[in-house]
Amino acid sequence: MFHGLSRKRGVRRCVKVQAVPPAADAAADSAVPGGAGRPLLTVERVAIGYHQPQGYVPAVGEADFAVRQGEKVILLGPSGCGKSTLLKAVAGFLRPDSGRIVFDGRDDLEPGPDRAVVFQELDQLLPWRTVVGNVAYALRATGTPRAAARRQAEEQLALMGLDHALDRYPHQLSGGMKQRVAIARAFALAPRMLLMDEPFGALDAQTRGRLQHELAALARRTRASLLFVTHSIDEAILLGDRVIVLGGRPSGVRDDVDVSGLEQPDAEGFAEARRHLRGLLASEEEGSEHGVFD
Ligand SMILES: Nc1ncnc2c1ncn2[C@@H]1O[C@H](COP(=O)(O)OP(=O)(O)OP(=O)(O)O)[C@@H](O)[C@H]1O
Repeated sequence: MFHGLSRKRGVRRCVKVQAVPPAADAAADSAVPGGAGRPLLTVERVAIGYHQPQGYVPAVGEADFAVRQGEKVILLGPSGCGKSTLLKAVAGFLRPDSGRIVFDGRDDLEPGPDRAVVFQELDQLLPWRTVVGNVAYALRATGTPRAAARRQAEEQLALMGLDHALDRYPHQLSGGMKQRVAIARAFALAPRMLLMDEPFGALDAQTRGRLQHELAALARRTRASLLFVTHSIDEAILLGDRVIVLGGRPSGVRDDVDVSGLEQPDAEGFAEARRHLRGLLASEEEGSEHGVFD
């Protein structure tokens, strides 16, 4: 646990989230980040593994956490601790072996536009569609009429600074531009929650920094709820309201750290949060057969 000083003195306070009560009520989740209100997402005693030819391989042992409407929550932890597995389960691509995931009052999750996903891979766009075509296509698939889809796609792409590249194809874009399109496509769907799995992991440091900034601004403007996987402690602190640290094999929640308001590296409390998270990850490395960054 991270026991900082009080918020008034500008230093973070750790909040350990307990197992959450079942079934969020969609009508009640009007909370602001860190404020009161029912969760939009609850992950309740979730265990997930993979069936391999050599047997069952557990990935997530027992994970418990909740995310409120408008909150930005980061999953941080050693390589292989199950961050992507959890994200995929929230997206509806995997089902928990035990426990349950409740999103917007439902626990029978299928993939859907209410949980738009952005992955690390730079090839997640349709190569035969233009930039604007990629975003418009996603909107059309959710029932938006053609003209409105085109208009909304253009607006969203303009917000990501891509109005000059609407008619380019993915192979004509840099890695950073491709991720901008993927983010624009996700935001265009106006999802209740944005799920991001190391979206900037394949980018150079400068582009990564710029995109972190743009994402933070967009998330603030839209009050989007975010569940974001990263290996980077600084990225976690810059983008998150809370950082959930996963560890162990199979993994569980080791800590749940309040990092709200630390949007600049020179913010008071940033260095302390970084030290705390580094310490947690280092102790996970000691306890791990595979090492933290295997
Ligand atoms: N499709 C799969 N089939 C079998 N095992 C898998 C599969 N996907 C993941 N695993 C295993 O499940 C565990 C958790 O993997 P996962 O990718 O969720 O971890 P992670 O924390 O996201 O890792 P990283 O930070 O390296 O991306 C690992 O041991 C991994 O090898």
